[in-house]
Amino acid sequence: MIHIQRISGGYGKEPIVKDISFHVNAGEIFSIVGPNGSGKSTLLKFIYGALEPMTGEVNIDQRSLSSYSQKELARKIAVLPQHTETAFSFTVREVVELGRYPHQKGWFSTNTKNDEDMVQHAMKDTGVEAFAHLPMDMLSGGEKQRVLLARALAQEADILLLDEPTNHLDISFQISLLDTLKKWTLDKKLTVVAVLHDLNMAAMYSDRVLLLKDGTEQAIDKPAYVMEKEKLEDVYHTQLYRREHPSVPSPLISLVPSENDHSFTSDAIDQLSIHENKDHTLISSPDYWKTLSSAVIGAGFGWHRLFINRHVDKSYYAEHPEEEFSHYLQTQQLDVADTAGMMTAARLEDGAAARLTDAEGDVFVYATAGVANAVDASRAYKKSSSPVSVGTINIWIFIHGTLTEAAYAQLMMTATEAKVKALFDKNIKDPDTETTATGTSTDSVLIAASQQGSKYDYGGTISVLGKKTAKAVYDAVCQTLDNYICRK
Ligand SMILES: Nc1ncnc2c1ncn2[C@@H]1O[C@H](COP(=O)(O)OP(=O)(O)OP(=O)(O)O)[C@@H](O)[C@H]1O
Repeated sequence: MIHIQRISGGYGKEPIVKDISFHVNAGEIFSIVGPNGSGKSTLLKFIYGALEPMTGEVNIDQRSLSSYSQKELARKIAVLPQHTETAFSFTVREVVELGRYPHQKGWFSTNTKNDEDMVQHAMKDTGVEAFAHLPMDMLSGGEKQRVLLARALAQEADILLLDEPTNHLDISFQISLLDTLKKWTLDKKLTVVAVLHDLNMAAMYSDRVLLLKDGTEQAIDKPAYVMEKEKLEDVYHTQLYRREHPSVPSPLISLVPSENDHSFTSDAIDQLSIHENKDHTLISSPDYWKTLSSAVIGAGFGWHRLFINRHVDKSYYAEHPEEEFSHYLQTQQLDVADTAGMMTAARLEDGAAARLTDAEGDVFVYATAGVANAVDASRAYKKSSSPVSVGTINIWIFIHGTLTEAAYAQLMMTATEAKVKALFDKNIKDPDTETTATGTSTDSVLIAASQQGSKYDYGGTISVLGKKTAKAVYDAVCQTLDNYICRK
């Protein structure tokens, strides 16, 4: 266990690292992050004894660092410094074997079977086995970094101190290195302290993170607490965006360019153009909208500038509708990556639009409805799950404004509630249960925001934006239902 108590110090009279305290438990990965020159490497040097602090103390396993002999310390701590001079005439295997010296009795003793095994393991885990026989100067920067890491691993120390270990590594080796470290901390109770520049890697792999600025502690906690947008923006003086990782419980930090070349002005909705033909209605925009949708193409969150409501026959069937739809888009010379696409068997000429605009906001809604397959959600459990044809209510909502993710989620509810009320008022029934329908089983909704202009934190039914959206959805769905009913 590492225990750092009120460490201050640096290279001259002025301390670089100021009054830092923390402990790292066995089996923990502890990361140090912070801007260039914030003192990360300096702090690491105090832990492996390359620098003497002015004040404060470093304890390793309840013993002061200064009480360890050099060889004792080398068996306890392995270090991967930021810049390492290697003897370039050495082969890869020879460099990795150097890691075994702390375990040998004298400089001229030969490697034991255990030494050989550890060297082999370390080379395998870092993927350098294939060039074991090559001299170091024949390797690329990333390959050299992996050899030096293998040397640190071969040292079989309880504590690994790593200064930017993923430097020079391509993404697959970054992941495999950090996966290996994670595994080793769990299996062998290895303690890892790593200086990392990549905040996302630090967030994904660390148990705790220390955030440094000008040698002082800004935060020290679990990544979810340290990686707060405002905190990081203040430390790094740059605009960031934080969201949650899509598949692991970890924050994800994205950079935001300082020059945003979005072309939208207050007339974002006026810039939309609508083209109809017998197969589809296409709403296109010169710029990208941030979307949240249940569309066939572009579901979830995305950025799109082409919005297509495609008419298909009632008997439409495709084993892989997304693939088939993508192919359709290609035949129409539409870029799949730019497109959010829904399908419907409803008649496009029944489609209706509504727009509500004033000083408080600008919302445009377009909807189509076919309700032959209408469903009462409260009774749906009684129905068979056999696939139904694509009679559907599709709702496209465009909002000029900057929405939070919470607002997107709330607007989904608001839009759904408005749709349900339209079905109620138009007396649309579930044909099986003969009770009021709440939708069809294949309805889709898309919310597109320009992410420019006024900021909307909320989208609930009585929020500024929710009121407009609810009314526009209600009006457009009522109108398209009227068109559908009149034609029948
Ligand atoms: N050997 C040295 N002698 C004098 N000053 C030094 C020395 N090494 C580093 N410094 C200074 O100490 C400060 C902190 O450096 P350190 O290397 O600890 O920062 P860091 O956070 O690791 O930065 P980076 O992200 O750029 O690697 C810097 O201002 C640097 O110029």
